[in-house]
Amino acid sequence: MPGMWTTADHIDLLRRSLKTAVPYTSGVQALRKEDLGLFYRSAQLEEEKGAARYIDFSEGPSEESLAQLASACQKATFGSEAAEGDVLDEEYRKAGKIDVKDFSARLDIAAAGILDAIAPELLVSQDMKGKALRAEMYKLNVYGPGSFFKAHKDTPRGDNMLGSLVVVLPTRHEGGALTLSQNESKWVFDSASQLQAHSGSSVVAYVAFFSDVTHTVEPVTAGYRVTLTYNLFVTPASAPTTRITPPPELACETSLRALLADPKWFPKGGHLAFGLTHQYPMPRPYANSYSRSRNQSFIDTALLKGCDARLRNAAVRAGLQPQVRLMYRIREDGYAGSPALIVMDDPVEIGDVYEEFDMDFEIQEQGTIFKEVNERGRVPSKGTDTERAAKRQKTGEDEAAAEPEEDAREEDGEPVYWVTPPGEKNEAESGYGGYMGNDYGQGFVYGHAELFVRIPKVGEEGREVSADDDQ
Ligand SMILES: O=C(O)CCC(=O)C(=O)O
Ligand SMILES: [Fe+2]
Repeated sequence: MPGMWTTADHIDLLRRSLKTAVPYTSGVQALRKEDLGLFYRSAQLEEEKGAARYIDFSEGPSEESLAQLASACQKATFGSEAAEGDVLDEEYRKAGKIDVKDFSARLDIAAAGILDAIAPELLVSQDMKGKALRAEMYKLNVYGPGSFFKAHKDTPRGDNMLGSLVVVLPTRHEGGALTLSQNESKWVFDSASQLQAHSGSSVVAYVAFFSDVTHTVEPVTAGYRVTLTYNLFVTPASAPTTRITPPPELACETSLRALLADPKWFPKGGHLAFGLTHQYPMPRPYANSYSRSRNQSFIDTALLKGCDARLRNAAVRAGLQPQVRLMYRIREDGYAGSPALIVMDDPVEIGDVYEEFDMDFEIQEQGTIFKEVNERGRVPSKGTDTERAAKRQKTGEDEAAAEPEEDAREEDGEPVYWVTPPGEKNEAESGYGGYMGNDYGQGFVYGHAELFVRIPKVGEEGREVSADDDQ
């Protein structure tokens, strides 16, 4: 335990924990040769309907057989919010596709061990004990020379959709790396070089990632890159699963416990809030098919992804009760009343409301108002947090010293400190180039969510402060 750590250090550790996790897992899986066969039929050539072709990937398929497979493909489309549907635009995505009804792959990713390999990396929430991954085959894609797919997210097809799996079949090709990006980090999965390193043995390369992570297929410069893609869902497991607590999660727990033990930190209680790193499937705002009982939390915490899940697990382990909520800022552009931060347990029910003003009113009616406080849970009596920090730096004072702080006034709303800033308004980004999916989602779009951790006040259950500290 770092004895000299300040409140700011602990808060910083929690903040950084949301930025450092890798949102994907990848590998190379050896298979039996006979499991690398693929039957397909051409969806568009009438005379070929009913007649299937077979291609064997185990011995390095010939250029000719791959070209034949490519010519059996249709042009791949993608989803555009601006167009409110699927569009074909080869400036954005140039690739061939075969729909699941028109091909049959011998590969069984569960039997091959691929699902078992990726599950622990994707099922991070401690509520995932008793949960398993279910993979639903989505498409076969062929990326010939000059093919690519620009930056996009994979459209959520249900609120329990967690990730995407791409299996790259063994063909010689160059280019076509999958790049993933989140916050300021970037990762590359280069299937061409991975397969090259194992040429001569029957293997596939695979990558599984949280599907809200932005990804890009770089142009293929030579050969054919053939992929099977799957959507990954969370389902109940048939047998209980175990999970080892990873060290970064333990570090978050330690910092939370240290903060809770300090009687000067949030003495009157309040909330720590985190703008989550991942985005989550939310019902389309105007989708009238959406119904959910009011007492059910909007996002099942078991469905939290990666670093978000880790943070939530740490809070639970520290004895706290984290909750996923949605944040709305209202009255930003000059309507009566000052801007306010409203938090909801459900997306606002907007019904027939179209005007921004009415929407703000609805949100205020349905939500809880919060008052922002500093990282110690207090309101500085003079100046803002930033001004005070600048002054401290100048005078060399430490954070706990000196200037008077007050507890937040109850009538201003519940005190909240944002450890990481919230996502903007709770809307999916829109516009061509803004929100792009791999197809157009009818029911769900990605939205930002926030994790709220309620801090009990000193003396309340769950808040044992250090005995040797003065108060
Ligand atoms: O082929 C890949 O690596 C990814 C393809 C992709 O992003 C998609 O089909 O949505
Ligand atoms: Fe994708």
